[in-house]
Formats: sequence, structure tokens, C-alpha cells
Amino acid sequence: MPPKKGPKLHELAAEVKIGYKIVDSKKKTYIVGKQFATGGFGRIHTCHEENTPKTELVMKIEPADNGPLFSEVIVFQKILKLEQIEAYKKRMKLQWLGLPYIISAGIFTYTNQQKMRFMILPKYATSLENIREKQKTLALRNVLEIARSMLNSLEYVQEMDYTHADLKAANILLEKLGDFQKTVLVDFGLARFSGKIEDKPEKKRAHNGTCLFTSCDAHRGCNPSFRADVEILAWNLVYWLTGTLPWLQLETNPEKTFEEKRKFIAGLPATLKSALKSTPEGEASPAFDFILTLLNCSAKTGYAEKVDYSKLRKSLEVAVGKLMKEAKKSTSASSTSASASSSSASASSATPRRGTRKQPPPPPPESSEDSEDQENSPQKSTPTPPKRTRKTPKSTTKNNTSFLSGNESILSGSPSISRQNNRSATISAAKKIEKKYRRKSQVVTSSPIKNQHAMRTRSGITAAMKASPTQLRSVPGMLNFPRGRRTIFIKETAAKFKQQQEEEEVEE
Ligand SMILES: Nc1ncnc2c1ncn2[C@@H]1O[C@H](COP(=O)(O)OP(=O)(O)OP(=O)(O)O)[C@@H](O)[C@H]1O
Repeated sequence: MPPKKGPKLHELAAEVKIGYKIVDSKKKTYIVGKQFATGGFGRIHTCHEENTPKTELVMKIEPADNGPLFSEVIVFQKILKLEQIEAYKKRMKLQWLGLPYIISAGIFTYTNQQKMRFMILPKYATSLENIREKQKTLALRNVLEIARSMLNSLEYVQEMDYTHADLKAANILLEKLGDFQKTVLVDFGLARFSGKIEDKPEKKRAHNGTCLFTSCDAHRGCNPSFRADVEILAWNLVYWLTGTLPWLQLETNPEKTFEEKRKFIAGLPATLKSALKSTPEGEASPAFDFILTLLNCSAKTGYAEKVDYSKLRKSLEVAVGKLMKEAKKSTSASSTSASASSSSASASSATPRRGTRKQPPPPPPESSEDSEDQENSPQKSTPTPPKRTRKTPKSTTKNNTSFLSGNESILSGSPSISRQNNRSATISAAKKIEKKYRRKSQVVTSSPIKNQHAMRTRSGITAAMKASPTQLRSVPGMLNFPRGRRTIFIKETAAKFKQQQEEEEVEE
């Protein structure tokens, strides 16, 4: 997502009607379908090629003179063509590479008024953010699956001398509901050629990216670096596992956020240990070493240097190995107790009881013990029981191919089909909520009390919360907004309250 520089929003493209035909430079005709999401500066529609109506695709549309889609198209044309991706997969012997590819792009004039830019991509099932928003945290095994896919995606992008610079759940899509192994890194609006970067911070670039996750290099005002993508991945992993980051409340203050990130890095490994305490696995989480390796790697790699992905992958496989080993231990522990308490030992150990977790198959012996990073090794301890119970909802996907097992998937976060079917009811409910929050925000705006961002309104939502897109997103009721409307409302409200906050700070 392009950086949010202030309250002024780019213009959204005019809404293109369903059924509108666009002919690209290769004389292929694409038919615009309905709009299903709104990006920062554009609309996202389904579409299909005239001759293949069954293959649903995605069309991003923006006014032609907007910058974000223009630069994204250039990145896709340079590094994200299907043949490039396929050749790389073949060379690296990869079954899966989580990257989108460009199907078509160009400019059309809509109803003779507005020149519009479009880009067509494959359509994926859902965004990881949809899932994260509902669940607040993700299961460790899913986080490791996503990390594996993202490491490969970043490695490809960086091998082409580009950086992504904005990895986050909203920019990660699942190819198939419930399958966390096949995740795709999208939104190359901030991606840059980083082959010739110099460590020259500039104030006007400072804090580019998504404040919560952006790198220390970006906070300093440097162009995106290879090591920065690794750091951004690390912050996201902590966020997905714990549902928070130490600077979550400071999101609207990039300087303080930067300071907190620096403190976190300076305080490693204790800061990371403490952050992971709240996870079901606790501070001895199998993810600990891996995240520490990511942060150490980004700290030790030079600004313009490339990252050693083989080392990162090795560390990830060690984490996977540990997780599988622990799962195996608890399987044998539970089957021992089951056989002791049952007269039919064989039956009880083979059939997992309803409501208990299916346990993964035995881990591959390789990679679980051969950590290179001795400094990162956590103390050996018996697996701590989960500190927090996690309800694992029933999977609706038959073929959930977790790399850890045929475990239940964490599908609860997928957008429900019924919600889509009740779209008009949702829109009217969303309008009511929007009206309510606008009214409440006006109560705050008209108040003569200074330092309003610390003040709670009748709704219990402070102006500071409203200035933070992340916190605003988690306000009860926000989930009732259709996706596009929610994004717009959050952006407008956050921008307004951020400006108010800045004005107050100036006055003070
Ligand atoms: N290929 C796709 N398949 C399915 N959904 C998609 C696809 N591309 C985008 N989306 C949906 O649209 C949302 C916004 O997409 P994207 O981030 O690429 O647009 P953007 O204009 O850069 O938006 P933003 O500025 O909010 O990041 C995604 O979070 C996702 O839900």
C-alpha cells in the first residue's frame, strides 16, 4: 500500500459498470465484473476474458494519472510475468511460488470522460487480513507455513533486484480457503528496484510503508532495502502470533514507533522472548529462534547487501522440526494416557476423540537439530501447555494439506458466504454504523476540551484510537462494513483524527 502521507486522499476511479468491455493491446477482450474491494487509490473488480467466462480474474482500476497503479504495473512488467515465474520455479525446483503474475494491463477511456489504467491478475480466494482480523492471532503452524511461502516470494523478488517494502496480512492472499501453504504476496505499489541503493536518508521519505511493520531503514528515510523486507516479515510474524506489537498504540506517531523498534532490537533476545510469552507455546515457542534469526539477519546485513535466504530457510525448517517434535511428544503422551484409561488400547490411540487435535505424522528427522545459530537456541524445555485456549473451528475445506499434518484448518477467518449473499442488508447496516460513528466523532470534534485524543467518547472509543487505522479496524461494528466502504471510512476517519491530533500537538 502506498505510504499515507496526510489526510488528502487520491481520487478513486469512477465506477466502471458491470459488463463493460475492455480490449487490450493484444486485441483480447475482458469483461468487467463487480467491484469486490477497494484499494488505497483504486477499485478492484472481478473480470473475465470474453472467451473464457469460467475463469474469474481480477482487474485493478485507477485513474490513469494516479501514481500507485502505474508504478505497480511497471514492476509487474519487469519481474512478474508468468514465464519468468515458471522458469524460476523450474530452476529452483519449487512446486509453489507465492507471487501473482500480470495477465494484461493498459489504459482505456471510460465513457469518453476519464482515462483509466487497468491491470489484470489471477484471482485468489481471500486475504490473510480477513482471517487475522477475526481470529486476532494465527496458529503457529499456519504462521510457519506462511513464512515459508513468503521467504520464497521475497527471495525471488530480491533475486530480481527488487524489494517489496510492504509485506503484511492485507497484502497476502490465500490461493485456496484454509490452505496456508499457498499464500501469495501481492500489492507491489511500494516495490522498488533496489539494485543500486545508497544509504542516504531523506526526511521526505521517512516512515514510508505501513507504520506498524515498516523497517528501521524506512523510518530513517532510506529507500527500501533487501534487509528491510526481512525485518518487516519478522514484525508481522510477531503480530500474527501474539495479536500485538509493543508499539501498537503508537501507530500514529512514526517517530515513537521507530524508537520502540530500535529498543526492541537493542534488547534482543529478551524483548522477543517477552513478546512471545502470550502465545500458546509461550516464550520457548519454536518460532523464537526463527524470528530472532530474521531480526539478526536484517541487523547484520549491510544496507545495500543481499540477504542470505538459505540461512533463513534453514532456521525456519528447524522451527518446523521442533513444532512437529513437540506435537509428536504430545501425541504419544495422550495416546499413552488414553491406552492406560481404556480397556481397548488399540482403538483409543488410533481414533482421535472429537474436539481433540489430530496430531501430525512423525517429523522428518532432518533439520530439527542442526541449527547453525547456536546463539539463538532456546533452552531445551518440555513443551509448555498452551497458556491460552484457541478454539479451532471446523474446517469447510476437505483437502487441507497442512505441512504439519492433516490438521484442522483455521478457517474461521474466511469471509462467510452468507455475508456476501446478504450484501445489501450489510450495506444498510454499515451505513447506520457509519452515521453513528460520524455523529460520535462530531461530538468529539466540537468539544472544547484540549487533548481530545486522550478523551473517551460515549462509545468508549478515544480520538487517538480513531486516528489509528489498525485500532479503528478493530472497533466493534467495523466488521459489518463491506470491505471497500470500511477501507474508505477508516482512511477518512483516521486522516481526520490524525490531523486533529497534530494540530493539538502544535497548540500544546
Ligand atoms: N488478485 C486478487 N485476488 C483476490 N483479491 C484481491 C486480489 N488483488 C487484490 N485483492 C483484494 O483487494 C485488496 C486490496 O488489494 P491491493 O492491496 O492490491 O490494492 P491497493 O490498491 O494497493 O490497496 P491498498 O492501498 O489498500 O493496499 C486486497 O487486500 C484483497 O482483499
